[in-house]
Amino acid sequence: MLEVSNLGYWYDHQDNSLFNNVNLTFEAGQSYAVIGQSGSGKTTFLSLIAGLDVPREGTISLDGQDIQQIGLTNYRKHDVSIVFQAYNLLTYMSPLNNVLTAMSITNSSHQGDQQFAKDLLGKLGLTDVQMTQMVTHLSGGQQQRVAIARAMAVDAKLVVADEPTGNLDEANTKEVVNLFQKLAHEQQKCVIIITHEPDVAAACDRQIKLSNHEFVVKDATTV
Ligand SMILES: Nc1ncnc2c1ncn2[C@@H]1O[C@H](COP(=O)(O)OP(=O)(O)OP(=O)(O)O)[C@@H](O)[C@H]1O
Repeated sequence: MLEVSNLGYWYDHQDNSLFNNVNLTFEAGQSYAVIGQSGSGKTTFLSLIAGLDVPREGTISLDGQDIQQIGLTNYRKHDVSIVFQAYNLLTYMSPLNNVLTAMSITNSSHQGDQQFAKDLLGKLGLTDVQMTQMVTHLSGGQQQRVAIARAMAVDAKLVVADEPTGNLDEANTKEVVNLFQKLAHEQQKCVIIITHEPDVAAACDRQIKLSNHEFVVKDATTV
């Protein structure tokens, strides 16, 4: 589904590439953990596959089409959903309106369907009262569930997450990881998670380690 070919990237001030000649394939219905030391380039890699930055070398293709040809704005709007460590919810809105807004902005096939959004948030453990309060009244774990609900409510087939459990305790981490697994296995999305946490990485279907400027795939059956 997502094909990374001969990818290379460096920042202007850097003498060496963060990585180059990277070739990876990511499939729908699978979850991937990207691990590696701090500063190795994980977030940079995520920003490239999320269409937030452009490669110095190589291409990133979705279903055979270069994402630059799709247009990065289009790609970000329709094809990729991003979950951040800091949730990045619209804090002046309720969880329900966060989900409805995401559906509206992306022209989701469920656009305007309040009941669909409510059912989704309910399934993720939010009560009717919590759904309509300001998101800032929720705990970190609950806010991250709202961020995941947004990813579930839109049609984007690719979900990328940067340290999504970084602010969560053990119980919420487990719950959130389960939700990402459901996104991959039940909704057939391609889920790519950057994480420092070994338990989170181990729970994903595949692990990809960025080390010494190279991506090494564990269990390399499909990537
Ligand atoms: N916008 C930027 N401009 C210049 N250099 C950057 C920028 N963003 C990151 N870097 C540098 O690129 C390298 C890789 O950073 P990146 O954030 O991708 O690593 P990371 O593996 O995600 O790190 P961490 O695990 O600590 O979040 C680091 O040396 C960092 O200082």
